[in-house]
Amino acid sequence: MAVAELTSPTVAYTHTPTRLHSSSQLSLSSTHLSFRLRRSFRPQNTRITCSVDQVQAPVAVETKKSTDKSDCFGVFCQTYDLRAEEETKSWKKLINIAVSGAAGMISNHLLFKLASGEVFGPNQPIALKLLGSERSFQALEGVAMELEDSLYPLLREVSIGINPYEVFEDAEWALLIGAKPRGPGMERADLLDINGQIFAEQGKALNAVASRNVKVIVVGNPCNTNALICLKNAPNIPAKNFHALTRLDENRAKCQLALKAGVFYDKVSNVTIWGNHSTTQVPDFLNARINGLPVKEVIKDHKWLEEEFTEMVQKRGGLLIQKWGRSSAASTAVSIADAIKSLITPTPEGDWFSSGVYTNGNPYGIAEGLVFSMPCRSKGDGDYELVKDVIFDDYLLKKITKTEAELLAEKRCVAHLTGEGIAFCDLPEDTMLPGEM
Ligand SMILES: NC(=O)c1ccc[n+]([C@@H]2O[C@H](COP(=O)([O-])OP(=O)(O)OC[C@H]3O[C@@H](n4cnc5c(N)ncnc54)[C@H](O)[C@@H]3O)[C@@H](O)[C@H]2O)c1
Repeated sequence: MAVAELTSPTVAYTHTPTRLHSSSQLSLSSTHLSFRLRRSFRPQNTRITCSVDQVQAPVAVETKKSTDKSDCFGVFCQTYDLRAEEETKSWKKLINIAVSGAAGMISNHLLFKLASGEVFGPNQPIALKLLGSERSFQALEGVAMELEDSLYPLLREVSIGINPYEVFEDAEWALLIGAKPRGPGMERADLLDINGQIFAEQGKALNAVASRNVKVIVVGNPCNTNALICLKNAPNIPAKNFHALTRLDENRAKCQLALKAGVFYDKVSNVTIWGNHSTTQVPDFLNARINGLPVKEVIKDHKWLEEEFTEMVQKRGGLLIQKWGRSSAASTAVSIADAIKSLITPTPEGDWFSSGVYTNGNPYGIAEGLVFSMPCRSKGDGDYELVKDVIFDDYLLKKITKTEAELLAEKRCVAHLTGEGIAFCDLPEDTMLPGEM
């Protein structure tokens, strides 16, 4: 597709001959802050120099055309020198965050949370690297313009593109949201294949150009198997770094337990979602706690827990689509923010969070080689460990076995994308969240 060739309506451009590297974006001295705001899929780069007492208008010395589809956008191409305010002295080193499906509904909420400092903290400058599809490229420009207009101090760079090999360069976080929706009459197996190919390609791109310790959160559905495909195509990145988002399901489960118990939801802890982000998912009320007590001691209506609660959480996404006419976007963005915060802040003593992670070496006897939602704890360093002190009963084991069987079937169905031979699709039933097209 043709690259959009925009000229800034507000600034003139000074060509900077070399592509700026993220590590060179931010430099602090005792009295001055020097940083470069990048942005252009557009051909020109811009440099502005200013200080607290003096601001110079940018002067154009050169403009050139480019075919680069991932480059800095608008005001984010500008280079400033300005006197640092006291608080910026405490700023950390810039981090690169790649977001795919950046022109979609979920991203429309998430990007602004990221840019505001709500997720990574008020002292953490970020660069947003936005990946779209060919079809969504113009919308992506619109997203970048809105970010531009939001004047977020911590948002140092925005670049947009449609080539994951460019957009994922040096990414330290990759939030993989973009996926193809399920078309009318499309079999689930077809969706697994179509989206699986996207995640195979993105896994290869991460493997080639991302930070060796990039943390990847896969949101695009079917997210567990997409995450599996992605990690299998990125052998140079630790498999442990890949997550499938089940935090929304955990949040939904907490909400329902709080409602039933008549408590505020901050009193609900230790909620695990086991397995697949589908209607076979298992919200675990056996290990969950309310006010520090086992849920079954607080909610005596065990029939409700086994039947209504479980199904309500499993089908919450479908009900929301019926009401809202589209799938959850704002609460999904909140849950992505929660998932990130759970990895970069120490987990509160005794608690845990759910994430779809690689099963190899799991202590629960779940089949190896799957991406399966399990209880995790983090020291806040981006890594996690699986929680060992959980209990099982027959009800929970039976449910876990069902969701495990589904993920094993999905895995067989995408064997051609994971390097494990010829695919064979025998999916037990269609268990995508109802209404999730
Ligand atoms: N795991 C969860 O808890 C959860 C919750 C809700 C939605 N989802 C899933 O998240 C995904 C996105 O949802 P949405 O509401 O934002 O959808 P959306 O349709 O609004 O946005 C998706 C965007 O991705 C883009 N896209 C498609 N293929 C792409 C590719 N190869 N590379 C980059 N971008 C691409 C599309 O052009 C579109 O702009 C869906 O698969 C949805 O089912 C997951």
